[in-house]
Amino acid sequence: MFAVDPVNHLNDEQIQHKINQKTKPLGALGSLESLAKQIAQVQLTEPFNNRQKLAINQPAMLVFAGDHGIANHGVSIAPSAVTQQMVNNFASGGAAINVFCRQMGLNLEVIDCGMLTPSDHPKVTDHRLGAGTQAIHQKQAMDLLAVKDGFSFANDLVQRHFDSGCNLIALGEMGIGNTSSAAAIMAAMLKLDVKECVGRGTGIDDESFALKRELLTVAMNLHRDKIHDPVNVLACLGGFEIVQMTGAILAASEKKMLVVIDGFIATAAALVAVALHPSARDYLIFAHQSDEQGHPKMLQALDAKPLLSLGLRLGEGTGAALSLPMIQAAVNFYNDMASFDKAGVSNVV
Ligand SMILES: Cc1cc2ncn([C@H]3O[C@H](COP(=O)(O)O)[C@@H](O)[C@H]3O)c2cc1C
Ligand SMILES: O=C(O)c1cccnc1
Repeated sequence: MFAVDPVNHLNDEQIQHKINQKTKPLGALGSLESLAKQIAQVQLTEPFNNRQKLAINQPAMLVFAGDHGIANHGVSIAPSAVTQQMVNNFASGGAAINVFCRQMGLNLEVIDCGMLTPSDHPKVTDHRLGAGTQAIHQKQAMDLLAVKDGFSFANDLVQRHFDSGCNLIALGEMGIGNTSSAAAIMAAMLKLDVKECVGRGTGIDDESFALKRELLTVAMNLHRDKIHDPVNVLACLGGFEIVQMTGAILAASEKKMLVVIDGFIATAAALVAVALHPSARDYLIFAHQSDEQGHPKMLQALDAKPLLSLGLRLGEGTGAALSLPMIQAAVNFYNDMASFDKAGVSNVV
């Protein structure tokens, strides 16, 4: 359903040259240099023009919410009701993600992808695929039609932001139990033992952690014969919010928008999206390394070096929001920093 083209590499040499000619020792802006190069590859679609500026326009934080059947079985510190309660908190502006979005100038949209009880808040977008998924250690989370519908919802959402001039989306999520789903997706996509993928999520104790490992082992065995392609991985193990995050990544990549990936759950969606369309990787910016146990391995599999490492383990898109000033800094130094030539500084390159 998506047609994702890789970025154009025709300008690579000129982009690198422009970065190298800035008044600094070669490579001295570290990860910001590779980020600027990536953004230039995405945005400079015409033959190279030294005066063409990079830009972040109308950046949007899309927070996808959904409930998980497995959350009823003792794998989180919180009950599923907290998903909707937090969504109401997002809608009235009181959560961490609201605070950071206000600070960073990000437009926040919250999407109900299928909470147990629908959000009745007028500000929440209704993209419901059901009333929570089935518990993945007992049944398939959803049918294949739900995955298809989820991709289509995500496509409409991204199209709307694109049409209003947005060229960067950041992905966040809310869904009690979704670190279980994300760990199972990671295990299926990377063909790892799920025990290497599972972490403590919201901060469960040893007993709940042992149970989480056990239930996820049951889930992997239950779906073993079906989870050989990314769409079936989503249907068997996914959450409704993870499906729509995957769709949003693909829809945005198709439109050559940048996509900022938050923590463990958003990265699980990225694993699936990149498996479906490898070129989508070109558009992804990995915001931070989460404290969730499996995250470094997931990032490694995507050859991703996250911008920040703050020990966050919250989700909601908080890490992605916090990375926005770094992304803007990469754009600004590319656009505005003087070259050796222009500044009259002896070229050290
Ligand atoms: C009050 C509260 C606010 C949150 N905001 C994000 N999450 C995070 O925790 C959940 C995943 O962890 P687990 O799999 O352990 O349930 C997701 O909803 C995630 O976004 C929260 C969790 C809680 C309790
Ligand atoms: O890394 C994340 O996104 C994360 C970790 C723990 C709980 N919720 C989200």
